Amino acid sequence: MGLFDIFKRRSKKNEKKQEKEQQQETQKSSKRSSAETESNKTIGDTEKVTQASQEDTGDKQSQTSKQRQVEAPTNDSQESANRSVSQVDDRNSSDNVSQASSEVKLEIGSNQNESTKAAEKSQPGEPDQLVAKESSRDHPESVPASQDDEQKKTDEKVQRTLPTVDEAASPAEKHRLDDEEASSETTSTQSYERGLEKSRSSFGAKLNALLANFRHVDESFFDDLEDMLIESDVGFDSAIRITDELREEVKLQNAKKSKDVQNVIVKKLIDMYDAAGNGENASINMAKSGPTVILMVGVNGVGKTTTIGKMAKMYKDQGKKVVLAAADTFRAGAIEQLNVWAERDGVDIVKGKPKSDPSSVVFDAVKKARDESYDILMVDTAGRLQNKVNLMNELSKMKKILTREIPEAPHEVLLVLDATTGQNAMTQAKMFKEATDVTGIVLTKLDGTAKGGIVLAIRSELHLPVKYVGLGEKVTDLKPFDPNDFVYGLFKGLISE
Ligand SMILES: Nc1nc2c(ncn2[C@@H]2O[C@H](COP(=O)(O)OP(=O)(O)OP(=O)(O)O)[C@@H](O)[C@H]2O)c(=O)[nH]1
Repeated sequence: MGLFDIFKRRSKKNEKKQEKEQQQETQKSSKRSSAETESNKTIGDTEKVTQASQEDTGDKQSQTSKQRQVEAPTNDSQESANRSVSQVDDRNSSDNVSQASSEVKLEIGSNQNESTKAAEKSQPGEPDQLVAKESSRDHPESVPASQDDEQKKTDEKVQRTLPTVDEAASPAEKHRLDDEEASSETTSTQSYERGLEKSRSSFGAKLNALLANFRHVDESFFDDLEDMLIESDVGFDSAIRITDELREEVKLQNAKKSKDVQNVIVKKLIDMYDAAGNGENASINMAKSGPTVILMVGVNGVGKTTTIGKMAKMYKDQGKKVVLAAADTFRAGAIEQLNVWAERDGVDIVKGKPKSDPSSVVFDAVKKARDESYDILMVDTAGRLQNKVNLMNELSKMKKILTREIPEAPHEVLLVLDATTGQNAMTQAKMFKEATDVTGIVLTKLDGTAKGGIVLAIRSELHLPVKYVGLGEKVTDLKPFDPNDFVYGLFKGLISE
């Protein structure tokens, strides 16, 4: 049986397993919820976002979106315009840690063009999306003169994909969206295939070009292969390791023909993806009893809020009782955005006033989750923290509050990374890992990059499990990470049938 058949079989098996698990979950939850008489209702700040403010936001967004198109530089000039984003000095802090950490840099820009394109691409299944821009959110180069200035700046430039509140709140519209989503639903394997199309065709084209040019498998062949792997974002260390191992393998198998060499390369990469995940727990750590608390962290714009919306829908569909905490109080738009997702998903939300202490929102939310027997609490946090010390303080304050109310909480701290930012995502991951106990990664926008190799870099260099991947903007495009489907999606055309 060829590699292709093995993959097909394994993918089918996985799908059946997932379906079965989902059915069991749904049965469990529906039994429990029928015993509960309490109905889900939205608490906290119940005031609705007004039509006027929406129009205002919409106008601003479409204006800035248009502006972006006019301003959009060419790839080259954009690349040169891409800047490393420095986290600025925490001038108020006098201790050494603070000084050292003030040098921490978050580089988000280098592949910004890919990211921007992916986010701007309007999805046919989501007609209710407004797209605008937020160029500054990934470039917090200086401490804002005041929070108001920063608020204004980011809100004006926000690049957001929002279903509008009214649309999401209207039952008819909600059903229409649901139908659209359901009808566009695909199997996990298909989603991976579709979501990894860019990576696959780019990697395949590069490999084909490399193989077409080679006469002998010599040192220069392996040098070119190493460069190709680095370009695909598998990480520098991984690229060297893979090339070293391939050298041995090609020799061992006495591969001389181009097809044989290709098979050895693909097989080796598949083995490495498998090995990188050994002992990895890719599933969500669910509470044995009481609410499971999931803290979402990550810099702004990576897709935290969207991921929460998608995950909440998934849990809701499993029959779980879900509440969201809008603890990104820094930007008013973030609260609205999460509120829209809550309404659209039909789950509850706890929110505070803009600029209020995020920890107080966390406190209200965890208390509610515990007292009212919720299954899942998902906490959205701000990504706009100036340096590692601030980040550490903010996150540890939230965690302390959570733990006081629910000793095992948070059950997961999921770091959301934008795959289109390539190696800068690795830099962010390292910083967050130092700032808090990250338990897993959600890798978003894989559909928007040709550099799907980042998954290998994360797994083999950071030793963090990738738990979910974002393969598109639709609510059903967030999938539990499946190494098998991933590798299949990445190498499909290269696996001999
Ligand atoms: N193509 C694609 N776009 C995505 C994916 N996940 C998120 N996005 C888009 O990325 C953009 C930013 O997502 P947000 O959820 O607002 O990001 P955030 O991290 O919450 O940002 P802040 O609220 O500023 O901290 C939106 O336009 C999303 O639709 C994905 O998997 N694929």
